[in-house]
Amino acid sequence: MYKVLVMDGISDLGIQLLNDAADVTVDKKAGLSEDELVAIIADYDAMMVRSQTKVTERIMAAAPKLKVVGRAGVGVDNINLEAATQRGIVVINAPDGNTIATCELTFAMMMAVARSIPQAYKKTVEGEWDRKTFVGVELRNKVLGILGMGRIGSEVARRAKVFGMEVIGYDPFLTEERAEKLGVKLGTVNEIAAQADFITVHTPLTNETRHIIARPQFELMRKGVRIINCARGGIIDELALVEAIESGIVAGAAFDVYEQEPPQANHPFLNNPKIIVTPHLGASTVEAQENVAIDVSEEVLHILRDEPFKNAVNMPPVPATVLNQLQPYFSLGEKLGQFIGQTTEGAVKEIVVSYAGDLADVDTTPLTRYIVRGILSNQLEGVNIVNAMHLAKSRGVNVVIQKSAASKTFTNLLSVTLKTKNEEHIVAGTLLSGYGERIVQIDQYPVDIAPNGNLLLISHNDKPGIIGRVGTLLGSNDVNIATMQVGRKVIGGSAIMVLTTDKQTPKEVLGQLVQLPDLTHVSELSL
Ligand SMILES: NC(=O)C1=CN([C@@H]2O[C@H](COP(=O)(O)OP(=O)(O)OC[C@H]3O[C@@H](n4cnc5c(N)ncnc54)[C@H](O)[C@@H]3O)[C@@H](O)[C@H]2O)C=CC1
Ligand SMILES: O=C(O)CCC(=O)C(=O)O
Repeated sequence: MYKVLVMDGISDLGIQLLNDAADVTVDKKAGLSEDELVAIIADYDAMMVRSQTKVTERIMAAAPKLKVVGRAGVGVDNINLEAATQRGIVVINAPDGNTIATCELTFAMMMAVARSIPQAYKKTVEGEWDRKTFVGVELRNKVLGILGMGRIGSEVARRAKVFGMEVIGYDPFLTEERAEKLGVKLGTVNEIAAQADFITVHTPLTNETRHIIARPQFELMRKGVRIINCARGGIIDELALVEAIESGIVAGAAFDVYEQEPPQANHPFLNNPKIIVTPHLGASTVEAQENVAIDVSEEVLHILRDEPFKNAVNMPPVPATVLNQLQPYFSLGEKLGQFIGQTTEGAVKEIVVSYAGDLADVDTTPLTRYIVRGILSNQLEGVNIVNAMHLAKSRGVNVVIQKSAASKTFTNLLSVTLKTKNEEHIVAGTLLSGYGERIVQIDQYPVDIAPNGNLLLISHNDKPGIIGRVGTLLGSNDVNIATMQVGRKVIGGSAIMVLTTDKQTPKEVLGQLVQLPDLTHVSELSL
């Protein structure tokens, strides 16, 4: 008999399937602390949660029987995926069931902030008949900027078009074809900041999206802009938003999610009359809760019964024979993917992976998954080696594998080429006996870099004095350079400089670097 622990008020209708299963018993609990969970979890084979319960490493360490953690929702940021993977616990989510609920909350928030509905309600029930204060704005003919055009962002765009809004979308995976189908204009974050009357975010919270809307973007905005966040706290810089409201740039904001949940009693949003707040209710509809609970219950049953399942968001075990041959390359492959993913801009159309030397005769399919995961993980939440290829395919990204028996210089060589509509970049790496992982080529430039930590990739014209200027600027901002590599093809032509630094370079300093004479491009990477 399998024991399933159901937390966080997951819908009864949704878990009917589990209740009806002859080989399962279900315990429903809510509001347990980590200590309380640690005390009881050893009995359970499966656990189902929403966003409230944090499934920590400590809980998993106390759960020798636990085979699966089911997240009745999209975001898995409350589950320690690394710990689950290490223990062979499958983590599954329900990515589709709450799309409409969250999209509709976003729209409700947009209309509420356009017409100050909560503020007007409050005054009216307090006995005031105030028809002057609450003059709102219409959505029709306004520009809506959407950051993150996945499931929810696309549904918001569809509805906005019906309301007569002009929509500008930003998403690294939004191709021109798909944007055209949705009737959405493509724009950068800063273009959206400068042009939109309403801005809504629908990305996961990643290193890329944390504070993607912050002070520099608020400074670009039109006076009277309204901001909505029904995705994840931290995508919009909360303090910068409050400042932008105080300075009169932002006319109003509506938030469902916060950098810390629940927000502290003295959180600046809670007593700001221009900010509407809800307690993470995006997925809280009867329909969504039923959908996600049914999806997760089905998957939990499949996993408990050793049947095929979909929607796993962490890594399954790789067969031992394959593992022995490929394991040394997994980390290098993923880092090459992350490198090229972080340095290439625009919607990816094709990934070409070339294996040469020792790798040519091996079944490299699992390794390709690590590379693709590295590329996609910069933009998508929950990418793992199970779903990386599927996600690439579903986003229209073609993955091409090439093999050649010999590598001119190295006994093994992995090359990854990323093609977008306008750009094509290549990075190649090898495992050097005694030296470990090295990046040996970036575009046309031969290099020799250990792919670890914080990297700055700088394209520049090959002229005297540039290295000094870069070093001085970083040094004067307390960014210590650990290693430096320069690469060029011809004297005086275009060149690259790759620096590893002891800490991340602050965004302002990156801005100053780009302004230095003869620097053509600067990217910061974290590997
Ligand atoms: N408030 C709530 O209760 C709920 C919140 N959510 C959150 O909403 C967010 C979106 O959910 P879905 O649309 O289902 O996910 P999705 O995975 O379908 O879409 C996310 C999109 O963000 C894009 N993206 C990633 N990095 C980006 C970047 N740097 N700039 C611009 N776009 C970027 C991805 O390419 C992807 O298309 C997730 O964070 C999810 O956890 C989802 C459901 C309920
Ligand atoms: O389960 C919930 O209510 C939160 C939903 C959510 O944030 C998600 O699905 O990412």
